[in-house]
Amino acid sequence: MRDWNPFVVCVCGTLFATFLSFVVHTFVLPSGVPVGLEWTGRRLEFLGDIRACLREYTAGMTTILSGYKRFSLNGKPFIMPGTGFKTEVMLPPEHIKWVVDQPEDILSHQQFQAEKVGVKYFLPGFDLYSPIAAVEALRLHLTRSLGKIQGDLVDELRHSVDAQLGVDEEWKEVNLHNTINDIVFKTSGRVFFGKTLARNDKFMYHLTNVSTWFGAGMLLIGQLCPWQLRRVLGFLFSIPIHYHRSICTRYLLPYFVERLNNMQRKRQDPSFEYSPPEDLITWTYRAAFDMKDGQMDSEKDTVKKFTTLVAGAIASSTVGASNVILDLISSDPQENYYHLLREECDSAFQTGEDWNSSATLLKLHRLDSTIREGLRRSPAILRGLSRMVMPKEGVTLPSGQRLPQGCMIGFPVPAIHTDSRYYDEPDVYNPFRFLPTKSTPRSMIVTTSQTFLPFGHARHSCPGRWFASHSLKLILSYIIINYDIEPLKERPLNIIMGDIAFPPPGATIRLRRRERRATQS
Ligand code: HEM
Repeated sequence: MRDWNPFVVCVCGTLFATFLSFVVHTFVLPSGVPVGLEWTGRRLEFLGDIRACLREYTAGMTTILSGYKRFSLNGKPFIMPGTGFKTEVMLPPEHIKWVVDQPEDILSHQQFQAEKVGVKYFLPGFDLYSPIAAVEALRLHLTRSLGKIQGDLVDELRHSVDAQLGVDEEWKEVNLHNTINDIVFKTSGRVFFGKTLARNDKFMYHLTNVSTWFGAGMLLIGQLCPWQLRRVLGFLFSIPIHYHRSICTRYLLPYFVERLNNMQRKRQDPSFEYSPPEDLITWTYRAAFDMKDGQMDSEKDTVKKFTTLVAGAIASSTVGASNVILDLISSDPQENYYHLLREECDSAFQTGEDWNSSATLLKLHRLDSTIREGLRRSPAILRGLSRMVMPKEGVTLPSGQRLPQGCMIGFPVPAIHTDSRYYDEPDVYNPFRFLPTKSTPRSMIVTTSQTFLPFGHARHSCPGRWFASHSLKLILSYIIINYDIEPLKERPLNIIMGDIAFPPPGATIRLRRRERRATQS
């Protein structure tokens, strides 16, 4: 056997150990971790930080809920290990007001999203946060026009539900996600991009793929993949997103070009006879004309941003509606919730005019509360109101803890939603818990608060929630009035990956058309 020189072995061993420790500290250990804060989910073991992060791949909600019980209930922040070796400091709910009041240069929403959504890795060059006319259009025009567009929404809703769920009275089994996605796509699509594209199945296929790949990229690149590999894997994800989005652009671009040319001509020459359809394309250009800097994106860039926004909007509403249906049909049949809702919907929608009037939706107190309860129990994003610490010197929390620059902070939404200080019997499904009582005023789906966060809260809260609430109420009313759904013995558990939760894509439901006033209105 060859003799090893002990001195050389010692030197080589020391150099190797130093190199390994450098690699672990530089490339593997979570970054931006504040000192002096306790972790949840970390044990006293070799490479405890890394192993805590690794366990998050299968931990579901256990870690976040136990951290909340141990620390947040005592008003303390804690470190939440993250898949991808990124940690986030979870703050107690008492800090919400302080966080949402901080300006962007102290706690940045934008910088956090760029990292977490991971867009800069899988869509480099796509600036999610340059002024987006389509988002302005949501804020300025869509919400105000809900009454005017309701007739179109209902027309498309009837068309797609009847086609998807059938009008015969046989029981049939359908995949919940695909069915609801189809109905939401067509109903919202009518208002986003008009009837022709809303009924174009190829366009729907490619737009759905944009949201699927975007969502997968957000999850895998933004959250699950170790941050060291993001650039490489991000490039691979950009390929299908570019592909499907460029096909969507081909479908949408002629509408945008026609609309822009005619709307501009009308602005220059008021005698030119042209009245554009009232849809999100028209509102996007109205908002773009009014934007402060006067700079307009090219038609192609406008279409790309529009595509990303509507794909996300359809995906969020699909998840919301699917959760509401799963909760409802898995509830105790003795409680009769489905039939109580049907009673309310039957009485509100008596005539065709009722379907076209937004005043009818204000009568749906039980349904409003049921959707709100679904969002309380199954928020799609588990860590909300997230921000990144910006100042070089860091920031000091109201509790006195100092957080370094680059540190990520947020709030554990499902834990706040099941805190018995804010909700009676929080683990019980009670779809009518938000009905107004003598002592509590009515809280509607769209009302955000420090204890109800599915749409975020304050600045940056979801600007599409009025549209989401309006369209979900119509979709669910139409289904509840016209279909019996077989109850489920057990609620299929949502899938949790990173900080996103969604109903299992394979879940199915059985339903049949009711005999009575099915197509009455
Ligand atoms: C049930 C359905 C929906 C849910 C649960 C939902 C939830 C959310 C959440 C949690 C946020 C992030 C808030 C934050 O960062 O603090 C958000 C942002 C946003 N949502 Fe929704 N959303 C829904 C439907 C929609 C719809 C239908 C639209 C469009 C019509 C829409 C448009 C947007 C936009 C543009 C933003 C970004 C706002 C910003 O960063 O300033 N959402 N949504």
